[in-house]
Amino acid sequence: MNISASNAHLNFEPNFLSSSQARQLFDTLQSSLNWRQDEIYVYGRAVAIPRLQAWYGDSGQEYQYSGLKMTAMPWTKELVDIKAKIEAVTGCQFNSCLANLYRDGSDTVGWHSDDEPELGAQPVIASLSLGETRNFQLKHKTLKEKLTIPLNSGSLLVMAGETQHAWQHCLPRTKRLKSPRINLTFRKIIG
Ligand SMILES: O=C(O)CCC(=O)C(=O)O
Ligand SMILES: [Fe+2]
Repeated sequence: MNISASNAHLNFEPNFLSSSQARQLFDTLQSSLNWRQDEIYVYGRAVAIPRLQAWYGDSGQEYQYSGLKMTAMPWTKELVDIKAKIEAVTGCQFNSCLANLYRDGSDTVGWHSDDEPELGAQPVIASLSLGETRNFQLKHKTLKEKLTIPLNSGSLLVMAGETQHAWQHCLPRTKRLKSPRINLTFRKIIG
């Protein structure tokens, strides 16, 4: 299903995985990925980011994030399998995956665009959600458009075209939620 918005290409498949497939993949990834608590430097002080992360990809892939350099860990079998499935429906090839673990509703990601130069001008980002449903918010950088997409377990959101150029997105804090959510964002690093 396409979601219409100015200067964006958004496609959302709420039932990309069945709920039992999604639950099984959640359990496997939660226990098997190499989750780490990263820190960023804010005014020279180390601050723990409000989620756990793990970075996987083809060998040698490096990724910069708020001054943090991450080297990709080698693909696991589960990640290779789900990547192939996502590549089949999107017709795109991905060489890396940033995994996020939101331990409960207090974990978040703030407003940003995935517009690092190494992703190219019009990156395709495929985002798979597992576990607790969290609201994904998008806001246009210059128009007054806003969108909220509830990302349920097993859903796939693909952002392409101008989306990262024209929009920012975030995952707001929802304190009352006590269950974890895993998000996999498949990306293609160029060059
Ligand atoms: O968890 C999400 O749905 C979004 C994650 C995200 O925006 C990112 O990792 O760049
Ligand atoms: Fe993002």
